[in-house]
Amino acid sequence: MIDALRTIGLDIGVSDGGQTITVNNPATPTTSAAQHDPHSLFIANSGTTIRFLTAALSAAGGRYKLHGVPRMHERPIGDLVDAIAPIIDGKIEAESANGCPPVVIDSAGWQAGEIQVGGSVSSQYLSGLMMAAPIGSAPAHSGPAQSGPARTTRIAVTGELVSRPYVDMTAKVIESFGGKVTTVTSGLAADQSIAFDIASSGNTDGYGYRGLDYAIEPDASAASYFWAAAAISGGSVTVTGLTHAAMQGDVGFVDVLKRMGCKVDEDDNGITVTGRPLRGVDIDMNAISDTVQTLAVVALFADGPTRVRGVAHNRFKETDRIGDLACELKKLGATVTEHEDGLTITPPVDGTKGLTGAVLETYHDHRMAMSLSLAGLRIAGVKIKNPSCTAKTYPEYFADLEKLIGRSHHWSREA
Ligand SMILES: O=C(O)C1=C[C@@H](OP(=O)(O)O)[C@@H](O)[C@H](O)C1
Ligand SMILES: C=C(OP(=O)(O)O)C(=O)O
Repeated sequence: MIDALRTIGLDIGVSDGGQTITVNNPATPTTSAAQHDPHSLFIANSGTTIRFLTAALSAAGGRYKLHGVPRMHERPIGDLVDAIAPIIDGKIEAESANGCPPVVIDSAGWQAGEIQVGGSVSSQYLSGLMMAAPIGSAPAHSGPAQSGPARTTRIAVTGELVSRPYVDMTAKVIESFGGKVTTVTSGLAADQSIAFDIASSGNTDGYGYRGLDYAIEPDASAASYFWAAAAISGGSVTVTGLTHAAMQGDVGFVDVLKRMGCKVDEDDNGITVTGRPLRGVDIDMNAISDTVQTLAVVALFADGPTRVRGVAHNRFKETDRIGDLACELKKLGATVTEHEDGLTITPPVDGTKGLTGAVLETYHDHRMAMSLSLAGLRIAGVKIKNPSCTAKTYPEYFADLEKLIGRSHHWSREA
């Protein structure tokens, strides 16, 4: 994301060892519909980046080609492109089969009008459009520091909306930066499940938002691995800085661990999970789908099967997080049944004794590496291939895990 934004001319400072990011709004527009060659933006395999930028850049105007690694070109973005096409002043296209990136944009901004977007594949399409709306509807969307009334943009979701907590988080962040979000649940067309009216406050520094100092919450999806470590090992782990008051839905992972038998204690500083004998659960994880892999590994150590539902969209992530996950869990000795919307993990009849070490593939997926490594807390001989793929969200993951188990950090070259 940072590289892409720098490519289009934004001044971005990174300090405090990556903990502070400063974004300076350019004094003059860096892009325009008149520019000759499109900006070529390499997005690797970050769905969040390509989806948020597709929306924002089409709203800001200019010419762009957003592309990535081969897997990125298999991750659907057609619902987002179809949502933008009717309102773009210009052209937007997804170039790969089945509406996948590269995405080519030639835009002079958005025209007024209601936007309709499908919500069943990813919430990132809706979040991207919501964040882009104040840009697309700013009095002069191609230039900063304009004043005057901004229009309100309605974005309606057709069909199911997955990963809902991320959308609520998007709405809160937009409001923090000066936008206004109104949730609409009545008076919608029959095929619409929800809508959001988005306006900029009018009192902004440019592009529909105002700048401010903003503290980002600790990463609840990353915290899930350490709470799971407690569940698997029978130990006790406190993650500080996260409570149920956080915006992130993934804090709800501790509630799943509680249902499985863990003790969960919360105070103002954080949440402590203490492992106890675990029982399998039947659980809908639509709202917290990034923690499915974590839960699947915990499920190996439970008494009875665990059925995960509501996450058909996990097949479109960094890798197929249902099929590829099932494949790796089977190598450890579990019986795994794939369903269209999730999976059932049945541990061996003789429990942990029936589990076995294995060399596990990670499919360039940080969450596959982080979650599968937890199996090694109870099973000897678990090896994780390409562990450095955790760099996507958590470069120090293995060092922190080793700190937790009291072992000094080293990379093994054998796997
Ligand atoms: O808005 C976001 O930052 C995200 C939304 C979710 O994606 P989906 O809506 O595609 O499930 C989540 O899984 C992803 O890791 C991050
Ligand atoms: C945000 C994630 O991935 P992506 O942006 O590629 O969907 C993730 O897995 O946490």
